[in-house]
Amino acid sequence: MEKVLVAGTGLIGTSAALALREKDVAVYLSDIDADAVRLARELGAGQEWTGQDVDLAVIAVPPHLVGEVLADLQKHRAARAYTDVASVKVDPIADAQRLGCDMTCYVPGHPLAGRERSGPAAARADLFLGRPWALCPGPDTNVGAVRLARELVSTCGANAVTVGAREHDSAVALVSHAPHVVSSAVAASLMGGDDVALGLAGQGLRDTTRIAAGDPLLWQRILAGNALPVAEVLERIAADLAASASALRSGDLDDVTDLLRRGADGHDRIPGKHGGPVHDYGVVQVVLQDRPGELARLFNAAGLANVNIEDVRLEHSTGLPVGVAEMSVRPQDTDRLADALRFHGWHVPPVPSGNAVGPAVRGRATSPQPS
Ligand SMILES: NC(=O)C1=CN([C@@H]2O[C@H](COP(=O)(O)OP(=O)(O)OC[C@H]3O[C@@H](n4cnc5c(N)ncnc54)[C@H](O)[C@@H]3O)[C@@H](O)[C@H]2O)C=CC1
Ligand SMILES: O=C(O)C(=O)Cc1ccc(O)cc1
Repeated sequence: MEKVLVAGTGLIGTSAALALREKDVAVYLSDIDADAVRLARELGAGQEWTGQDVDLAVIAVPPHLVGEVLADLQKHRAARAYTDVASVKVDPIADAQRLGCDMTCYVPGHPLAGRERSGPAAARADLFLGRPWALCPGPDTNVGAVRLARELVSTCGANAVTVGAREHDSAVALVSHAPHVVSSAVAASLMGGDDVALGLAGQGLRDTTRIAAGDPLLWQRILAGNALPVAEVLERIAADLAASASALRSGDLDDVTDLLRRGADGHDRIPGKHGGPVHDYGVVQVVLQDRPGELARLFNAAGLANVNIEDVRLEHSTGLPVGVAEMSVRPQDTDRLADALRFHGWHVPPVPSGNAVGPAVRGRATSPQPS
């Protein structure tokens, strides 16, 4: 794969282009918005496409436009193979078929990585590192096209997952699209909160609502393209919420307790760092002063103690001069790390023995999210 065209130089297209440029692939850029191409070019994502032939064209436009962009590029015989990155797959494939596209050289795709910001300015070359990237070749797709799509995925540092289009859409309804709506519902409820309430917001609220900041128009297109699978998941979640509200009103908390238990179990099923299985790490908590260099000192102290930090999470309340860093480490390293940090003067709450499974400190390593 020597030459790639990225059609649609927004967040995802420009991120892919930057990753390809890092590996010295020649990248050409096009977008209906000339400013988006200019900015992507200035970021080093490639040069403007003026009709050059390429090996692979990556279509990175909103889902409802994939079919027409594919048809247009194929009309100009722009590439040997084509892929897209849209968050839904069944509808764009149907659009492409309806528009008479050549399906043999089209490999529908979807990187499971993104951000809550749009446009080339938000792009990052490392956006896809270690993330799954779904590929949905059909029965007629030729092997050369699949090989090029897989090369794109690996060059971006992601892991290709081959899956049928319908199965993909049901899966992402569960793990991405319904969660987005739920996040939006929680965030929307904050519109009724006063400044006192919002001033008490903690990290949990930020975690729960981060994705709600995504572009509403793009998400409307994504949800419209996966309406029934998303509706099914939302109905199940709504039933759980309704049962919890009734239980709270009646004072019989069994249903709430059941939901909380199932929630903890469901959370445990989310794969951990690098997409691998969830590990039970020990967690060491440290109270940190909010001042420059504090995290660097902390990591340095862990390094001197020869402890590898598998994951780190910062809890910080608005306006407070201190925060808490939670470091996930191998269970056998927790005591050594805690002792070393205390030696260097940090306040480290006691780490209960066997903390890899203790409820208060049980650690689950999750991939750090792009911020
Ligand atoms: N935002 C996210 O986190 C993720 C988005 N995706 C998918 O990636 C695709 C792109 O999304 P983003 O990069 O976030 O959106 P974006 O809004 O940042 O970029 C989309 C770009 O497509 C351009 N565009 C629109 N119509 C076009 C056309 N006819 N020809 C050429 N360019 C055109 C727009 O001008 C814009 O620059 C969508 O299909 C989305 O479902 C996939 C994974 C994550
Ligand atoms: O921001 C995140 O954590 C995401 O999960 C973003 C995301 C948004 C849309 C997709 O189709 C895939 C990934």
